[in-house]
Amino acid sequence: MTLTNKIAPSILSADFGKFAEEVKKLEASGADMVHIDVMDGYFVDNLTFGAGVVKAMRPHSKLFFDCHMMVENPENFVDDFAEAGADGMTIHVEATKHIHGALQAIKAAGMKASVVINPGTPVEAIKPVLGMVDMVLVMTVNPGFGGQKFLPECLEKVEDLANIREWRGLDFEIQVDGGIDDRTITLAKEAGANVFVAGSFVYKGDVAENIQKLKAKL
Ligand SMILES: O=C(CO)[C@@H](O)[C@H](O)COP(=O)(O)O
Repeated sequence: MTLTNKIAPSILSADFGKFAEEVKKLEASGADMVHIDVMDGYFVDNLTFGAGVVKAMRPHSKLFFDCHMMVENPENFVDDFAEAGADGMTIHVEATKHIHGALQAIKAAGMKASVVINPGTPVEAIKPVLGMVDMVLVMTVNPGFGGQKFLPECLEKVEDLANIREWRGLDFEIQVDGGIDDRTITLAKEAGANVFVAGSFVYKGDVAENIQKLKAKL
């Protein structure tokens, strides 16, 4: 099985006053998807935006809108995000009592359904749903804020997931998020990840140049 490597810039580090321009710029700069960090101030200690902002960005880009839901009870937002034009929803196993049902609801709404684990959560917590997800996101920082230091200890989970995928003949993608730059991307790739979220590295300086610097490592 060959999975395509993808760079997913996180708009958490973009200018919140110019999202329309920012998503256009990402498309022109060679990004493979837009990573959209949705935070509710409860699941994480930060508050960003909801489906209304996704809807406002939608006409400005054809890129895959990859919504990382850092919210309690993400199942409550499935219809709103589908209607807003989200392409995928990634939900935290730590944020819902009903991970299987919530993933089913995302698929039923026509979106890609993915699951994410925090640095303190073991792979065991998501084993029962690995057969139904499009992607697994392994957080390489604790969620809530951009600009944090990469946690290399999370890479063992990336390796374990890649091995489980092979043994079980599954085809989910493996995404990493947090502290990804032109050095750590290589570590994550070697561990088995193929989708790389990067916020502060992409937005520090020239966006197109920084995306190309990451792509050059893949
Ligand atoms: O989900 C999150 C933070 O919770 C991330 O998507 C960050 O936005 C990534 O930012 P950097 O670590 O690349 O600055």
